[in-house]
Amino acid sequence: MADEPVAASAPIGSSVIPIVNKLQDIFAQLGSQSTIELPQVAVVGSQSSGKSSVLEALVGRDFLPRGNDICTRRPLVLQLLQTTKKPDGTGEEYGEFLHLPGKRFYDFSEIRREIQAETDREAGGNKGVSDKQIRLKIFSPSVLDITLVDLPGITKVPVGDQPSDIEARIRTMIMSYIKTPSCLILAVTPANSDLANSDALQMAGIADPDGNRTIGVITKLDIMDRGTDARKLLLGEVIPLRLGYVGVVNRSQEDILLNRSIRDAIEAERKFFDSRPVYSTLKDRCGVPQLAQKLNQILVQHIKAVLPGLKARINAALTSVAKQFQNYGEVTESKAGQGALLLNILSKYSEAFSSMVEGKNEEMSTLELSGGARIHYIFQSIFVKSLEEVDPCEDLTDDDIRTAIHNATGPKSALFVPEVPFEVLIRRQIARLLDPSLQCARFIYDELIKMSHRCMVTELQRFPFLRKRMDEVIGHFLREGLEPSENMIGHIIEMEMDYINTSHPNFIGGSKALELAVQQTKSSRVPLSVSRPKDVESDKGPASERGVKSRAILARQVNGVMSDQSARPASDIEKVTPSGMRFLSTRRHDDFSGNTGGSSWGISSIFGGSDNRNTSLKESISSKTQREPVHSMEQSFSMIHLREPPTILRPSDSNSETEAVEITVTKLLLRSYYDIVRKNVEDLVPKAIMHFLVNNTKRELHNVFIRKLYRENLFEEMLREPDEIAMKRKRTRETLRVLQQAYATLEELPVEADTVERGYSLSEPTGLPKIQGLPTSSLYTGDFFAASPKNPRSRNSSHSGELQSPMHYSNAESNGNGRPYSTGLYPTVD
Ligand SMILES: Nc1nc2c(ncn2[C@@H]2O[C@H](COP(=O)(O)OP(=O)(O)OP(=O)(O)O)[C@@H](O)[C@H]2O)c(=O)[nH]1
Repeated sequence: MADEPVAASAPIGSSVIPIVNKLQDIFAQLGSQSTIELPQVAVVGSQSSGKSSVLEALVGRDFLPRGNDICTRRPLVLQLLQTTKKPDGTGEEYGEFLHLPGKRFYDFSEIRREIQAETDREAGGNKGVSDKQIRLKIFSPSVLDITLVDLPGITKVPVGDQPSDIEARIRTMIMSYIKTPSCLILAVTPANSDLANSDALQMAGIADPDGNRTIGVITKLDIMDRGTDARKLLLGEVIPLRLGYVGVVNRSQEDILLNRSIRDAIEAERKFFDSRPVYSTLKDRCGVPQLAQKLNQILVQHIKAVLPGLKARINAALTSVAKQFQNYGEVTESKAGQGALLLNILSKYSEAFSSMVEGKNEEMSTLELSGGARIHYIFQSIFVKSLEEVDPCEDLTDDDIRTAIHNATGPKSALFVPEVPFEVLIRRQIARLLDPSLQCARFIYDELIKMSHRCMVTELQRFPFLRKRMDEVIGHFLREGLEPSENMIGHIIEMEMDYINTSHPNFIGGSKALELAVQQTKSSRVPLSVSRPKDVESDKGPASERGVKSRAILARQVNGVMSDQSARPASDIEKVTPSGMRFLSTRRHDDFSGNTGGSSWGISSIFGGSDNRNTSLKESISSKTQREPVHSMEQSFSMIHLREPPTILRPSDSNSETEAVEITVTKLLLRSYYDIVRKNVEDLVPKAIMHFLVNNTKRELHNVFIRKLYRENLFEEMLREPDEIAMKRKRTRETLRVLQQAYATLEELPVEADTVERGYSLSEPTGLPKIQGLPTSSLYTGDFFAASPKNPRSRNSSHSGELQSPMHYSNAESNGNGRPYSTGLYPTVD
């Protein structure tokens, strides 16, 4: 590089660089790509007012096309990007254009030539203006990451290829940049022109009416008319400006021609102000270094504004990393330490498991059911609900019941006793409850296994061997717990099947069932009498007779009083159940009936004498056969052949009312009793599962763990960490350390920033003279860009015209006599 180092001049933001660097480090430590977005700085003003010169002086590099006949004709967006220094403290400095990607310009005068050439390429060689940006990046170890924009100057009279509306076009272009609320405006006005006619101030007034982000820059103080000075301008007495003015002396055209360096120019500027007594009391607002300082203060304010958010982010990261680190724990070498650690893990695991089952888990989900709630769901919404939906007669047709009744009576004729078929059928239905009950236990077992996997997932990450062993132990233990639950469920169902308690208070009972059945049968048979008149006719007499008779006997049964004692000894004929329900004996009581074909007592007799009829018929046939012997074969008729009984026999079709009632009674009894059993099962199965499986696990898990795993010879193996965990612990420890460091740095930053604001020390390494005399930080206590006319703090605090907005600086507009100015006011300049 031909030029002197950047640091030798007055690079913008140089004093802020250390703070920003620290912040960038913090961002990097947080693993975040984002950086602090500093406000953009744009220079606006009339043509040849000295904008490029101001920008160059601020950057400390000689690279912009300047001169009376060389104009900025395209916006130049200049991105300063900090590069890392080499170990010797130096670093490459180069420029790169967006339109020439990959081409590095190490010679800054070449950069200037490329800007000119690129301007000509787009805007033509004859004064043409274009709003198409030229984007240039300057990489240097000594710059702040900030974007500066050099804008074309405002012109009034079109020249060369400029269109007639050139002024309007340029104004629109400028406005598009400076209206952005985060853009700092350097409103450049030459001292040798009338400030009231300043295009820069007029446009800035429109873009920033509150004056929170506009700094007035008065150039060319060296070429003012003899006898005049810029005191009043700088003091804001001509046009007040909230952030005030800075007067500068840039290189003249002659200096440019003589290739005067920026360092020399800064020195010359200092001498200029030193030699002018009129500016001796205004040192804080004279010179490029003061302008840089003013900008630094604004940047510091911006940085201060982002600090709380950054702190909060670091804090959050710290908390989570600290927790992570805690989970990795410390490495324990001693047996005693390992024992204590293992014991602690086993106890915590057992507690966590219990908490999960009981629903006391801290990390309880609000999105789905978990832990014990899932167990409850399985019991109530799956198991109980499924049982409730089962109809015990669902897969039992009337034929099935009739067959069962026939089978129950054996070779004898069917007496009406639905008790036996009822018992057979109800047992069948009860047996059906076994499978869902066992399935329910399985489901709960699966749930417990799932819960065990979810316990202490993060804590046990570092001990995969222990985790595996624990999973094995709990898996085995749960399987062991499943067995007694399943046995118990088996017993519950067996108990229910073994003893059909017809005395259960909730059981409908035979008499009630019979009564209901008769009613139902009667009402359902009415249409049949129309459709099957023949059947009805054949059954008519006995059926109605039976009906009456059955009702009569039923009434007698219900009342428990026998109206026909003489015909039927109560003790033998009736079996009185403990519930008071009477069932009629299925046995014939020949002793009392007097003869086998006569009156046979039993429920069948209630329903009429078909059996009796059949019996007497059969008997009369047989007696007749005995009384009348066969005289000869000739006399006999040809032999009557019986048809072969088919392999599968079904009860012959019958539509007798007896059977209909029998079937209905059976169904009623089935439903009623099934309900009782179902309720028992719904109640007892979950109890069995909870007792043998769930609660037993809660109670015993810890003991089982200790028994199986707490063995000194196993400590080493179980607490062995995979290498990966050791590495992660190391990394987490490092991250934690870095974050703690970052947090501490952040704590100190505001103090450091205050130092920068006061203009002390940090500018020293740049080789610039110490900037003294700026008031203290008490003036910069608000939020960045927060000042507005609505902000009482910014309005009311007007000591010496200096406002307490962060963008209101010590040398903000004041009349020098402590007289406050009205704030943010711009004259309307036509
Ligand atoms: N004597 C003196 N000359 C200056 C000062 N500032 C700028 N100049 C000269 O004024 C001329 C214009 O300066 P530039 O920096 O190109 O002005 P500009 O506003 O960027 O011009 P445009 O881009 O054309 O609008 C140059 O010849 C500078 O040397 C100053 O403070 N004192």
